[in-house]
Amino acid sequence: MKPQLTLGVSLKMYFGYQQTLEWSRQIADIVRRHPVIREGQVELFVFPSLPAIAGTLEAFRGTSVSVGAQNMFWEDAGAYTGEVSGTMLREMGCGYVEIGHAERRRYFSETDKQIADKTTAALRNALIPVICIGEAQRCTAAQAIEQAVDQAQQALAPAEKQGLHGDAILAYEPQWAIGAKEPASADFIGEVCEGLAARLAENAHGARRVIYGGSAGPGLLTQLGSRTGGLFLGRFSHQPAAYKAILDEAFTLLLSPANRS
Ligand SMILES: O=C(CO)COP(=O)(O)O
Repeated sequence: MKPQLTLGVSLKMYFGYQQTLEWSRQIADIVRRHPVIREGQVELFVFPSLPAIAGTLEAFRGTSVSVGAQNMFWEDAGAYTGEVSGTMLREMGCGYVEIGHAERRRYFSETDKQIADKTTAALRNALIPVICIGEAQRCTAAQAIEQAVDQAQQALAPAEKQGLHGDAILAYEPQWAIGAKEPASADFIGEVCEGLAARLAENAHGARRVIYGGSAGPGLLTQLGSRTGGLFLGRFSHQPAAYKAILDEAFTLLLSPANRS
């Protein structure tokens, strides 16, 4: 059965090496015991800093948590000092890779073209790209949908032209809600995620899951119900207890009659 809820975490550059491994072991423990896993309808992934990927893969071995990178390069090999290929990530056992986060656009001037090339490289290497999209300034839900559809299509079009039709996750992250005190309102998130999912389903070959990120934490999933495909978590997943609380909410949501019919 296809997952009905996706819960991803990016640790960004917050944790040290040992801290990442310790957090991963604690989360692995929580996941192993959690009843939501038996439902088999949650998709879980974690993006640590690059040097911690091997240890994080080890920590999550035997669990349903996939590990991936926060970024990758668009070529598979060559003279590209400091970069990391999708080929190596795949070889190591990664299943996912984050592409085009707003912080990479802001601090590293990543362009739409580079994001599209990275998306293509991810799909070429059988990695599920988690493509970050979302408006820079507050706007209406209708405007946010238009911008997000445009960004998603730009990222995916070259891959689709090459016949690379693998699954992709669209992480809708309004840039003004990243690193904020609280997320966007549940009404706004629900409207944009639903609108976006409907528009992306129109021409897609592969599955296109839409999840929300931007100061997401415990409580949000319950407010959103099935209006989002899941959450992309940042700071508010740092406490293992908060992560467990979100898994509890996912469990309740998946058992609700609306999801059972
Ligand atoms: O950018 C995010 C996830 O990649 C969200 O981060 P915060 O939840 O810390 O705002």
